[in-house]
Amino acid sequence: MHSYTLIAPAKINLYLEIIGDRSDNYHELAMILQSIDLADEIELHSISTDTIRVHCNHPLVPTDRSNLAYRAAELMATEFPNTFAKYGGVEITITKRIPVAAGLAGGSTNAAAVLVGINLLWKLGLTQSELEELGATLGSDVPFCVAGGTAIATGRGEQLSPLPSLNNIYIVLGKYKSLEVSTPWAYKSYRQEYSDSYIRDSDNLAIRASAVHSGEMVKAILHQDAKEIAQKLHNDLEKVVLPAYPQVLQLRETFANAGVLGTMMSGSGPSVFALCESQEHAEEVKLQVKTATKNEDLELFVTKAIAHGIQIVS
Ligand SMILES: C[C@](O)(CO)[C@H](O)COP(=O)(O)OP(=O)(O)OC[C@H]1O[C@@H](n2ccc(N)nc2=O)[C@H](O)[C@@H]1O
Ligand SMILES: Nc1ncnc2c1ncn2[C@@H]1O[C@H](COP(=O)(O)OP(=O)(O)OP(=O)(O)O)[C@@H](O)[C@H]1O
Repeated sequence: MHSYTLIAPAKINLYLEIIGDRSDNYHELAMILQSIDLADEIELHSISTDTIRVHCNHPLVPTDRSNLAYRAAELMATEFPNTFAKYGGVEITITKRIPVAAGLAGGSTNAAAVLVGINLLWKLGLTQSELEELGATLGSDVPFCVAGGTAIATGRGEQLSPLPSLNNIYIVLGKYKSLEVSTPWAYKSYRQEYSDSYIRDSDNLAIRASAVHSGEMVKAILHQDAKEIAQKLHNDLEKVVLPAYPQVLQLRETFANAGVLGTMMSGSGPSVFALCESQEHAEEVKLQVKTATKNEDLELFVTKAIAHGIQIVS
């Protein structure tokens, strides 16, 4: 095959706890990540010139080297120079449906799709864990985007332990189109304000402390209980993003007033998601929030938890 089409799902953070500082300037995290059925489509074509080309239908997404999908292809070309020379270049076409700079891992899932797709295109035969390892060099969320489903993520977010898949969890997601939050800014602000609470004694202590809290979310997931999951939602980055972005706080309150099971910002924001009892309930909440906010800038999606990461369509 000289071309592949892949589906690249977004993620939400059901749980995000910042445990402490790391010597590499990242933060030590305890997270629970969940793939959702809001997804981009990625087409990969082999081309005869030894170049990487990116096209995207979204005006805010760069098509040069700063695109994470471009960097994923470049990484494969550098890691496997002989194969790159044999197969020629690659053309990547991204159809964006995931809101950009939203805390939904849009760029990361595109990069993950390119790794999975090039592995097939160039018949490299890499395993999922080898692809995850390559992905970690591109960004902390990329390994999870390769694996997908429901998982605990520790370290800087790249160390994954799969959890049982969540079924029938319906979600409404809201994002103001004109609002973007920078992930480095969010972590830097957190460090400035909260580094006193960082656990520095030892890795063991850090892991034990986080296990207590994230463990309650793991239990809720094992029970497949949407209400219990909703009660255990947690995101430390809300502490810095909500005060700086009052619109995000307001959206969270609008969801809460619409009678959802629970609501939380995803990742570094500004997306806010809400867990609902059923698809019908999620549709009702979407309509209620749309009516209450009357804001054309607000995009609302009804989505659901899914059990997979990158999928090959053809
Ligand atoms: C907010 C989340 O999306 C939650 O899943 C992730 O933690 C961020 O994942 P990502 O966008 O893939 O992040 P990266 O590209 O690896 O890092 C972007 C920046 O975020 C900060 N960062 C990220 C991950 C981490 N564990 N600690 C950090 O401090 C660093 O300043 C880094 O320079
Ligand atoms: N393939 C891509 N898709 C979207 N944005 C990209 C891509 N490549 C690079 N970018 C740039 O990365 C920035 C962050 O976009 P992205 O949608 O990945 O954020 P995010 O969902 O907040 O990521 P994360 O949740 O992993 O922190 C954007 O401002 C955009 O310019």
